[in-house]
Amino acid sequence: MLRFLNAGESHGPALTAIVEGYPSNVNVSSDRINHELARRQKGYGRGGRMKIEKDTVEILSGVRFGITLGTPITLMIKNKDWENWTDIMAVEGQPIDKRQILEPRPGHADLIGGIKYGFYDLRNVLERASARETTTRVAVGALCKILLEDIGIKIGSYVLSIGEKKIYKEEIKNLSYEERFENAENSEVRIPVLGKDEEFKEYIDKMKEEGESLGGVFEVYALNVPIGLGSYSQWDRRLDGIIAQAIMSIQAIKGVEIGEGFNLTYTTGYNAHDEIFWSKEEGFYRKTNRAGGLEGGMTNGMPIVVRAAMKPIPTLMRQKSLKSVNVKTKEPFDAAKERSDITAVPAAAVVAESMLAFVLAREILQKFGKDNWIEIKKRIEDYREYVKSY
Ligand SMILES: Cc1cc2nc3c(=O)[nH]c(=O)nc-3n(C[C@H](O)[C@H](O)[C@H](O)COP(=O)(O)O)c2cc1C
Ligand SMILES: C=C(O[C@@H]1CC(C(=O)O)=C[C@@H](OP(=O)(O)O)[C@H]1O)C(=O)O
Repeated sequence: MLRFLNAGESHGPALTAIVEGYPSNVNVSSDRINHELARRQKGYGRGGRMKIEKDTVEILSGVRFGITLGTPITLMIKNKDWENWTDIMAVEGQPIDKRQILEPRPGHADLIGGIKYGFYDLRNVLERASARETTTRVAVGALCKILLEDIGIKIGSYVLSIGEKKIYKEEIKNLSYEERFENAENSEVRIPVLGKDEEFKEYIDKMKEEGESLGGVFEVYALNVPIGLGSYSQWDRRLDGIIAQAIMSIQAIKGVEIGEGFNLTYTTGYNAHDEIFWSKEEGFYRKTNRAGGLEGGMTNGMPIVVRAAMKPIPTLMRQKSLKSVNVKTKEPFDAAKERSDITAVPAAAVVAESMLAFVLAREILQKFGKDNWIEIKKRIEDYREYVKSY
């Protein structure tokens, strides 16, 4: 089964991932991975750290002359910022007392991680809990996108709202997913319509002045996905559940919807489902996609559409900030004002693309074979023919 583990601290020397179960005979390149890493770093409203890092991947195993070997692929991305943290992040030596973090930030893993793993220096927690880790998720996602694109599956995302600024349904209803994606790629806030960037940016600037932060909503989609990935046969094989978990696992994501999601509750059954049609040319088809491409825990051939809600970034710059308590002295304090993003919704959307790519690549390999991509691809082509003639 395709799987990956990643490792690394936010300010440690490097982040790594080992990908296992990726088939042989796939053309991969670090350029393609770097393209995705650069997309994750963009987005108006990010803080000082993104000015320091310029993420690029080194492929350490599993690839020769640009072709995968079917063996574990190791990916590494160095943290440039590490050079500024070598004494604090040292693997050996004595801790530097004055640099310990004893003040847990609300909205972060700090306090709970400290209690759970038995530390007072909360840096031991925040280094790994940080979303810096998502860099490797995007690198792995890029490998998965290479597979998916080779069989015509396209994954993309765009931002629907940041704080109270939002894109209305009517503004995008006549745009194809490709058009929405193209617009988002040309937008500094990754929104799917042109001409609204300034409005969003001014709002983010205003919140920055106030020392505030923002969350938002983004949509991720996958097009041309074959029918029948996932299964209704067991709870943990239902693909809607698997996708929700994968996207919910991204830091600061607090809600996931598939298709019309919560909106379905405001309508009646007759208006909530996607009627089935058949024609000689197309076979079975739908005119609507309220289910977001998933029925009975399986893909139904329509675009997979997932929406996710990101909470506002917890670290704030405002004077009167969130209250917290020092873990040693038990004195109250106003939470730390550190370097931080104001919003990272555009970046989170790119991470979510990667998680969806990983889940779909894993399902494809599960259904069509695991070893040699040339064989697997052939089986997928045959299956697509079968589905057309069903
Ligand atoms: C791409 C990205 C960037 C983030 N940047 C920051 C940041 O600069 N400052 C911050 O306080 N939280 C940031 N977060 C959010 C925290 O990582 C997250 O809230 C924290 O780890 C707690 O996890 P939870 O919100 O899932 O409970 C970011 C999240 C993502 C996905
Ligand atoms: C480093 C990244 O995001 C970081 C995620 C993050 C957090 O607490 O999650 C906090 C900030 O890091 P730092 O404390 O070093 O300024 C963000 O910049 C990244 O996305 O590559």
